[in-house]
Amino acid sequence: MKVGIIGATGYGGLELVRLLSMHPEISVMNFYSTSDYTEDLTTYYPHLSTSTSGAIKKWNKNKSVSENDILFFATPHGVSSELMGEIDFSKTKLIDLSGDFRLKKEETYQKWYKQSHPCFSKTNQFTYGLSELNREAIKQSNNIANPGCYPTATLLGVAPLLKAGIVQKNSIIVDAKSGISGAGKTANQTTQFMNRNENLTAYKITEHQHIPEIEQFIGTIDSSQDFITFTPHLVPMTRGILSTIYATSTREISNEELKEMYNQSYDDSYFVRVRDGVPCTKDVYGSNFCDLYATYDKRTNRITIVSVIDNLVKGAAGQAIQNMNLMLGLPDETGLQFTPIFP
Ligand SMILES: NC(=O)C1=CN([C@@H]2O[C@H](COP(=O)(O)OP(=O)(O)OC[C@H]3O[C@@H](n4cnc5c(N)ncnc54)[C@H](OP(=O)(O)O)[C@@H]3O)[C@@H](O)[C@H]2O)C=CC1
Ligand SMILES: CC(=O)N[C@@H](CCC(=O)OP(=O)(O)O)C(=O)O
Repeated sequence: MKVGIIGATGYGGLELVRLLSMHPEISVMNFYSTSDYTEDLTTYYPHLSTSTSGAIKKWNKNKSVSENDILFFATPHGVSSELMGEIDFSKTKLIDLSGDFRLKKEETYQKWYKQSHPCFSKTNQFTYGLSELNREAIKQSNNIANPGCYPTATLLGVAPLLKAGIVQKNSIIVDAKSGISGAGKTANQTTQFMNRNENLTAYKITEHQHIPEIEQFIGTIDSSQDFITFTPHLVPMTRGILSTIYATSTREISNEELKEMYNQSYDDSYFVRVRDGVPCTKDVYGSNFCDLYATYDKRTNRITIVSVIDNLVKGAAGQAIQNMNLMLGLPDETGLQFTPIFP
């Protein structure tokens, strides 16, 4: 297969290149940029020099579509939809890492992304690429809206409870922490070393663009749920997301029953590991795993779930490749069987 990566010079794009260079079904990778990169990708990113090579090409819609079997857009929201423009979506396999095609209502997109959308009507051709929870639809789809990193960790964490119908209406609270690579490669005051080192910050409280994305998918499992409370935090580490989720239960439940519920939900899911103890971000660092732990507190009648992923792998490039595998009829784990890096 020949794959094109638009935005190959960014963090998500580079992770796609790293992982795809080890994928057994990929013979050619084409790298595209919208800016002034013209040399071989490895000139700018020598860590890739033994895995791949190839000059960075200017994105050119017709040519770039014709020279690839699949296109990955690792570009910011607003840019993905702009570049896709007039592509014939039904004939082109596309996987978009941005938030442009995840939300089903245009007014919701405009409200949370604070911008208009050049081709919102195309959104209905896209399938939400949460691999474990939307597998059959992804297999049938040509166009995938890859989920955000926080939604991936959060939705995999709460889905078994919602499926079992034991979450009290609107009781979900999500307290999530991310490494700085989640903000992309462009340096700014927020991401600079002095502001991040020895520092922990909550941000976009009540305003984060992943709130409607999480609520939208929760609504497809349990339509009685209208909203969640979600607060993201920046942690001084490079990769990783840890999402701690609280939900009030509709009944008393033992931890054994909870564990069984999670095991059954993810029985066929290679990348979701239901754990006996509390996971940490280094348990999944550099891998496509999502590790989950759930426990019930009789005193408060609440369930606490801890979910960890690597934001650049299961939260972005890894899940995008998992979705490519599903689209191609391959097992989920093809080319993605990495042991996490520890310590
Ligand atoms: N980082 C993460 O953990 C996650 C990221 N995502 C999403 O994946 C996409 C890529 O993110 P990420 O790789 O982190 O971002 P980066 O900022 O690191 O890279 C984005 C790339 O897009 C290209 N680009 C084209 N137009 C623009 C523009 N106007 N402004 C900035 N970059 C532009 C750039 O390449 P060039 O200049 O060569 O064209 C750049 O290298 C985003 O939509 C992001 O929201 C999703 C989940 C997790
Ligand atoms: C740490 C950090 O800044 N993270 C990003 C989310 C990255 C991601 O998943 O992006 P999209 O859903 O926008 O594609 C943020 O909070 O906006």
